Amino acid sequence: MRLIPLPRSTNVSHWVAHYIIESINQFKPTQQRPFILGLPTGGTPLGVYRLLIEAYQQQKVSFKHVITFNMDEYVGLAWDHPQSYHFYMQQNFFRHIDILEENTHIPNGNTSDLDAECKRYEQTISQFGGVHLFLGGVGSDGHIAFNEPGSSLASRTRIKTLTDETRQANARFFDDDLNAVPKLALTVGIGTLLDAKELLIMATGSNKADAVQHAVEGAVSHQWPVTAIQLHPKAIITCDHDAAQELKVKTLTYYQKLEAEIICQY
Ligand SMILES: N[C@@H]1[C@@H](O)[C@H](O)[C@@H](COP(=O)(O)O)O[C@@H]1O
Repeated sequence: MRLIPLPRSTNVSHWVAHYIIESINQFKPTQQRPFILGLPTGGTPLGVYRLLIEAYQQQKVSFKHVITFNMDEYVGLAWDHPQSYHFYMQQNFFRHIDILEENTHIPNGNTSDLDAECKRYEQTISQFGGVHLFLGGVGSDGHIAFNEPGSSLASRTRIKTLTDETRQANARFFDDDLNAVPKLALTVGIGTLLDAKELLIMATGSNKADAVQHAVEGAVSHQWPVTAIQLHPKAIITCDHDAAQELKVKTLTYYQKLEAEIICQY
């Protein structure tokens, strides 16, 4: 696993955006051979989406032959609800770029058969041959997508009950009204994420410091789902100074030396 510790969250956004653009451009996607990109929501990736939109406007990247799969969606929020992840993705990314609507995938949390929807989602990912690069954030309790502590490390797309901690953390998007935050979500599993050819996790802010410490220095445990990325053959965590503050100085120095070339550019 690579750890790329950068000074500020803006540096993290710039490096991640650059990495995505390079990955797409080097792949040279076509209609027959599209690039498959996994995407998160939340506050952390917003800067990345802004930079990707800018890069598209400057003709540095095109999403015409990119197919996206979002990590998760709340159950029971209408697609036009401002806090649904469908709405988030339209507002913050899709409507500003040249991606084709039929190439964007987000679990449907409004269907009557949620189990069938989860199976269909996994099948669709498989039909495209899997995800090339899955981008993710992390919760303060170490959850990835909506895989809360205790999630099976072999899990696939399914319904999850959200923990109080996650609902409280996300209440900021619902005018701080905890009752308005859905109790259930559909989420890709940890097994789904581990199947991606590359996994790139972003962590910024001091509330992510424990999660980063466990991910980098801790043992693999379902109590800290993000630690599962240690099992992935090509995973990267990039974090800012605040999110790195629980790491040992020795650990941080080790990765700073390994990634010195990138760190001095960002
Ligand atoms: N389901 C999302 C996760 O995918 C995201 O990583 C996490 C952290 O969000 P933020 O980036 O806002 O801290 O929040 C939510 O629970």
